[in-house]
Amino acid sequence: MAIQQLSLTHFRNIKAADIRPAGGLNLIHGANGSGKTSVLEAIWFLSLGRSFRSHQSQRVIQYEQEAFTLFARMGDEERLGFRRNRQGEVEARINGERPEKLAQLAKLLPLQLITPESFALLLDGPKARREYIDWGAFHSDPQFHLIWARCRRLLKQRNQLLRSQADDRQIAIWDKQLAHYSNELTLRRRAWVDSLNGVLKGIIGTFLPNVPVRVSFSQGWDSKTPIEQILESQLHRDKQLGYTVSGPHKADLRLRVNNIPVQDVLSRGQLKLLVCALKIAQGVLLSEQHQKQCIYLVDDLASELDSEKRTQLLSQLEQTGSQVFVTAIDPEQLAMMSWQRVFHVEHGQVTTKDS
Ligand SMILES: Nc1ncnc2c1ncn2[C@@H]1O[C@H](COP(=O)(O)OP(=O)(O)OP(=O)(O)O)[C@@H](O)[C@H]1O
Repeated sequence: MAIQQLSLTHFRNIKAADIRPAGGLNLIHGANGSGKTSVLEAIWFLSLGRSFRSHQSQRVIQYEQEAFTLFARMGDEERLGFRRNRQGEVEARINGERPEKLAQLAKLLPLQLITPESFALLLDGPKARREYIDWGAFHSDPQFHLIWARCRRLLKQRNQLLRSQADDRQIAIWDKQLAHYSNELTLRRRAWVDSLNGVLKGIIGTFLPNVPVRVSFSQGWDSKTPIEQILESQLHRDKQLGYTVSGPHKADLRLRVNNIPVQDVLSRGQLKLLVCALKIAQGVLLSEQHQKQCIYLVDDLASELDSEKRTQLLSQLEQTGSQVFVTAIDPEQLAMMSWQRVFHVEHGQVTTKDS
């Protein structure tokens, strides 16, 4: 579902803005510090109740103001509202009603975010890639969250027992359950990565032709050995360390070219395209499996990419049929696309331009 109206009040340097985005490609341009990213950040806030730039949510409230307010109208009927004040009090609304959980906002407004920092998905440790897999599996499998949460709790309990040097027999009782949920979780993660690979291959082929990127799932322990055996054989070492070394909490998505990790061989531009391919594939899979469209937020699309690659990326985004918000300093760099709607931001003032 697309955002048809978006209002921001006292959000970063935007005192008040009310925009009507198009259902397809939207361009937001303006000088450095004008407030372009803040518009994307506001959409992110409305879905997830937090920023993608700062852990301190009060930082987004406009200086000298008490609170910020966001509102979005989606499709014909859904209305989402979000307000947060300096004391951290949050008010969320879905069609005028308080949602039971903030996660309901995220379900209505699934987003894919691509920023210059998204490289972290490939450059940092496995945590971000594990979260990437889990986001996909969570949206595609109704059982996933429950199994994921059980596994997490059991691991936490095991680690506590390890630290307190509990009796081996007591730990073995927990290990039985942990092994069961680890296998269930792994099965689901693997199934999701398998479906992802089908979609991803085509997109990578367009963005990076002749670069043989191989994407594989690593479950977090030696795949030839049952997890029960791993937990048992590593118990002594785990006790010494005070935590569980191997298990589903170490799962990863491995991306390699000629068996070398992508971060060691690809250029910055190629890495950016690979991150974009991963995000787009996740969105495409969601719409194929659940007829749910993600909204794509792309901050500073032009950076690191040459003109041909910019065109390819925008065409691929357009082909998803989803709503897309792209920010750019210089709209000329993206003039090859026919934008459905163009917004100009200057000192926090957002105006709609004729496209
Ligand atoms: N809490 C706040 N209150 C008022 N202004 C703020 C607040 N936090 C940040 N700002 C200002 O708001 C602006 C936010 O800009 P934003 O990051 O959205 O710009 P941008 O157009 O994306 O810039 P760039 O092209 O450099 O990335 C900056 O000028 C920043 O100094």
